[in-house]
Amino acid sequence: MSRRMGPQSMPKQYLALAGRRVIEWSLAPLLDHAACRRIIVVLSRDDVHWASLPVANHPKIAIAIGGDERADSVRAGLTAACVQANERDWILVHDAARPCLAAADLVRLFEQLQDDEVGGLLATPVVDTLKQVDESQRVVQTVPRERLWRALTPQLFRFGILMRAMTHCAKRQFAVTDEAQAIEALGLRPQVVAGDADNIKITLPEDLVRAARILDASGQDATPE
Ligand SMILES: Nc1ccn([C@@H]2O[C@H](COP(=O)(O)OP(=O)(O)OP(=O)(O)O)[C@@H](O)[C@H]2O)c(=O)n1
Ligand SMILES: C[C@](O)(CO)[C@H](O)COP(=O)(O)O
Repeated sequence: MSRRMGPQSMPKQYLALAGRRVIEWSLAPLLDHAACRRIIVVLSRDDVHWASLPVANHPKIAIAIGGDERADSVRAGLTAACVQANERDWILVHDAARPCLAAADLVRLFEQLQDDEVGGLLATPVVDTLKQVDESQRVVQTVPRERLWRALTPQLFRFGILMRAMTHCAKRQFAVTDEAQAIEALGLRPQVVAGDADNIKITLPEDLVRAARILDASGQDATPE
């Protein structure tokens, strides 16, 4: 819905960023990695932008139609993947709105989880002092930051476990904001893998400016795939 982006000329994943659209940057590391054999791009049911992108006809990519909430879109993607996926296949879920994923982080995620039975996610440790406040923004307490991490994407899980977890939460109307939370609801414990804090999500308008700076500094090429 992009509520936090405020009014924009188009959905945030299609906004122009450093010579490409946001979603093209988000897809690039997945398209480049040999282990990502098939990519399902989940579109909004009223999407009118995807078909005009150069990447729309990429042979690795198929599309599915998403739902009202992020979790509904993830379930739609999993259902589309179901046709060719085996129970133990790895499934990577990434936000279209995260255009600054470094190839090295993707490699680290695969390497650190390759022998894991559950799977896990890229995340960054909380570095600031944390304050919990009341309704009038007065500090109630300082929350210890040790062992607190910020969840990023991609998140990597076995297909069978992730499908069960997302279905389990949907049936109970338990709204999850990431896949790891659904896995946790099954009583399992996803592994965090340290990722670069530059892997930001385009959530607020100022994030576009920051993403442009990050991509510029990384020297990535904006030539279409
Ligand atoms: N129904 C939805 C809602 C969101 N997303 C995707 O989930 C990712 C993270 O979305 P986020 O920025 O957290 O949420 P939005 O709903 O897009 O924005 P907001 O919460 O500000 O409304 C984005 O790549 C977005 O395209 C999705 O696939 N299906
Ligand atoms: C999955 C996610 O990007 C991890 O940070 C995030 O939870 C997406 O949803 P949100 O609406 O920004 O919480």
